[in-house]
Amino acid sequence: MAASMLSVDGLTSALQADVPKTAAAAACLGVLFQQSIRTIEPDKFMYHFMALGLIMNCGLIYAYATLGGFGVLGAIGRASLVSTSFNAGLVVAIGVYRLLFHRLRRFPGPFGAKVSRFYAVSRAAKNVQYYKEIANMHEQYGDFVRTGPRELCIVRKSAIPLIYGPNSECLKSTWYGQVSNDYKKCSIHMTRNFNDHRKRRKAWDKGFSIKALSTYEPRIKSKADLFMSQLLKNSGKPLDVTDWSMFFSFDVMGEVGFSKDFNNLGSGTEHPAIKAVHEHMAVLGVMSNVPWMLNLLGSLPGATAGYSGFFNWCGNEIREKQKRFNSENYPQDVVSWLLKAFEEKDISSSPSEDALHEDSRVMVIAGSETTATTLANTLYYLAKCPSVLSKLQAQLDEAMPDISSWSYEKVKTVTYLDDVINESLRLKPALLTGGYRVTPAKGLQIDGVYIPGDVNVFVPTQIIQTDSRYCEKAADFIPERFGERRKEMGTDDAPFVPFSLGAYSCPGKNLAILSLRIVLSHIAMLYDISFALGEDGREFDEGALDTFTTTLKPLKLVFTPRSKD
Ligand code: HEM
Repeated sequence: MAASMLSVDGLTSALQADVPKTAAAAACLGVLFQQSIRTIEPDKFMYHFMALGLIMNCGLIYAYATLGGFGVLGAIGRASLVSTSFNAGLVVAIGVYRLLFHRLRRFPGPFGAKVSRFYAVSRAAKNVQYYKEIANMHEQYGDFVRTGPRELCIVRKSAIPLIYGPNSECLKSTWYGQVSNDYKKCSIHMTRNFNDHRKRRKAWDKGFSIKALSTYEPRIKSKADLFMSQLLKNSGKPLDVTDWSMFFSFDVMGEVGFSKDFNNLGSGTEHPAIKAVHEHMAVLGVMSNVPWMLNLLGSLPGATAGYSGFFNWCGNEIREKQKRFNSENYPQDVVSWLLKAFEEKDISSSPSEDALHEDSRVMVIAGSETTATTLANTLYYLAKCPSVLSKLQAQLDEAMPDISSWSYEKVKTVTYLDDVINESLRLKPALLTGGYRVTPAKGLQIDGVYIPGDVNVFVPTQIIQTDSRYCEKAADFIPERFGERRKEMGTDDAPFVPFSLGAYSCPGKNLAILSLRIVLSHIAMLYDISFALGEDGREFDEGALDTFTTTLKPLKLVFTPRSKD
């Protein structure tokens, strides 16, 4: 019987079956297909599925036209019937499986989220404020929310070390597949290959070593000086600190990353290559909820045209550097450290030229967006809380009576500055939602709740850092909680992970802190800060967009030179 089905006669009669039989058989095949791909990670095989679909459709049209005896239009019609029925069977089977049989079926969450990742896209697309959507879901469904068919959002302090800590067995999740599934084409941030990541981190860590940072310090100081001269020129006038924070941190990143000048501060405008990146952040923020789709879109010709200026800029800089590379010289910027590993074929090298270019782009985006956001947020709080600014100014004045006595060594002694930065990072972390991980095959036990293996998990950074169960006066800006009130406010036991933890934590943390200390100490020593006329900071406070890194709304502040008498 089976043999006759596989014979030409069998195939011919199958092709000539009536419409209901054909549709039913195709739908059954869809169900079978769902069963057969159930245990793999389908995100990795989207190209294969699409190619297979195309080949099958062409094959069907050909078979219907030749063996089935249909005309061209009839053959196309029959092939469409088969593929529609197949897809219907597949979709229904996926839905039923995800709702009733999936290993996460017992976890609460919105119906749509259980069935499809596109639910997260639709919620993220509402206002590009997915962090608020997550907060709403957490309020409605509790601490363990099924935010995707295979994803859990967990708002428990004890989940942090298990998911992100140095001993965690969790790896980077499907979220990181949005550029490529081939680690040889990915940046360090997007590689999901544990060993590749571990090796590459060594080259990055050299670029952020204490010795390397000491070579960056005077160059960051000179950017801060340029910033101060612009503040002086514009003193008393409203300035958009969202823009100016970005100008500062992009210039720092050009300098420290490439030894190049973006000249945002000098010109008071955004470098065109960077502007294009910003214009596309919202799309990325929304679509990253379906990483495989971003991956597919990225490979369409023209789809990344908006980024081409930025890609070309980074690519040209790398090629220039490659031409001038001299292994005798001590690398002067982070990309030179990566290039050194690459040229010397070190084990820590980016695994291909593509990956090296991806790394250089990550350097600029990851390094500057985050620092800019933290700078603007801190300035917002200093304008909103004049008593904090006065206290900071008093402590800086005590350490350095005037700006000519400024030194980074002295700034480091003013720990209240760090408390102010930390409190900003607690209330408004630069990555509002944070990174996504996948559980090991054996699963995880969190506060007695078993999380099955191979499940995407995350602890939303802002929500956990402002959770009143763990944090006293959680919504208030109280820098002293990181200083003299640390014990009283239980800070050591409260979650605080703006740079994440463990193997995938931020390698640029010390550079970020260095830049923030330098620029904020200058601003606080030289200026009083207030909201501009008509500005109350509410839109800035409420309107931040979750674009993995944060996209801030404008904030108009006035910087008035201090009179110390
Ligand atoms: C206030 C500033 C910063 C904050 C809050 C911050 C935060 C973070 C966080 C939370 C991650 C983990 C992301 C994930 O799990 O997917 C991360 C990763 C990373 N950050 Fe930062 N970052 C900051 C500044 C910087 C700077 C200045 C650089 C340097 C250029 C940098 C480079 C990177 C890189 C390359 C990664 C990927 C690391 C890896 O996957 O191993 N960051 N950052």
